[in-house]
Amino acid sequence: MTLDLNEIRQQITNIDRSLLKLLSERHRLAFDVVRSKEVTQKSLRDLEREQQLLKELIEYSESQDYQLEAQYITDIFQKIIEDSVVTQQVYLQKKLNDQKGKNIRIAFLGKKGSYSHLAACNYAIRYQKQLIEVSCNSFDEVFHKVEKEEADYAVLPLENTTSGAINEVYDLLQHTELSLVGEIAYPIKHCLLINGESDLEKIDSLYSHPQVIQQCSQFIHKLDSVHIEYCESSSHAMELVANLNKPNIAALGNADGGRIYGLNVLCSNIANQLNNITRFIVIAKKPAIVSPQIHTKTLLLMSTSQQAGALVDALLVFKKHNINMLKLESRPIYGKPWEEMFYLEIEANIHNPKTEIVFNELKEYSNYLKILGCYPSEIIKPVSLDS
Ligand SMILES: O=C(O)C(=O)C[C@]1(C(=O)O)C=C[C@@H](O)C=C1
Repeated sequence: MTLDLNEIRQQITNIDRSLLKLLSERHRLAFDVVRSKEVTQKSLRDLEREQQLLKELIEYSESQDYQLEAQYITDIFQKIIEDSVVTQQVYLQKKLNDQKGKNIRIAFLGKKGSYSHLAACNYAIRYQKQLIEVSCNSFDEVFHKVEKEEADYAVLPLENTTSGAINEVYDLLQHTELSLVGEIAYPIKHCLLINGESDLEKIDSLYSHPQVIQQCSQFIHKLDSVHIEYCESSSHAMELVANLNKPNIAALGNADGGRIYGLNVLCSNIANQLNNITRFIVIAKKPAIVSPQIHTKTLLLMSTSQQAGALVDALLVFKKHNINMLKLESRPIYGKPWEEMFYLEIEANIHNPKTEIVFNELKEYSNYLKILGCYPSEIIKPVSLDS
């Protein structure tokens, strides 16, 4: 006898609601955990506990014959643990830094629906704030809004897993007095968006931001000779396409943004890489204080002398002090042909006295050294079960 699909779906809905209730209870426990850790000053992350928890859950599931794959259990609980860690981090950071009240003004590139806008919304939600949107036409303007105190924060893309570094933002960081205070990893899901009905064969013009065009290059190559129209942002592109209202013109952007402009999705997941993620940075006028209990990153700006091995000597300071370097980028220095400015992202908290010793040593090997900011790592790396 086959069961009625509607009845099965009702059972699924009921189970999903019970799961949600349990997830909410677990989420609330994160606040108890962090309050207890405030007293003991323990690190928020305890990798041994996470490993033990995952191993025990897999063993328990096997002993009960639940028929759930170990990888499935691991994936789900890593996501749950990530929520717990982020909840605890936000709790501590709000206590240390929050002076801005319920509303925060965030400057970002583009209009409503741009990826920067979506990342800004994400940041505001994470910190339980009401977002006041400060929409800008260029990265330069985004920086200026915070410098002129017309915005409390700016959210800017720094790198993407497909197209790499956003050089313009790196260059602007060279000349700013603002500080990096946070980061957000936002999944970028590009779609081909059209007005009303159309099909792919009819599309001969694509509108979007150069970064988006680059990230979808393989999809675009497969189309027959399309004209590319570069726009200030993907949201400008979506708005233009909505106003032009022609069956041969499409925008590349995200589905949520498209909805704002009344556009329909013709093709989804069109980025060269399925795992297309942009790391956004959050900048503010005042540096952030980061709790020593949080996994922290620091971004440094450094130039070295033009002598052989100068950069290697500087980097050896990190090795000597067992500081992990996460990223090394270089950009030209304006007015000094062939000289490079280095951007170093390290796992360190500038409020730790040990870090000060490291920076003092680093100064011996550099011509110029500046701290661009110290911020909680909001990219929570899942614990490995193999170690
Ligand atoms: O048990 C803790 O110390 C927690 O913070 C909770 C929890 C979890 O969600 O299970 C989260 C982070 C830690 O790395 C370990 C476990």
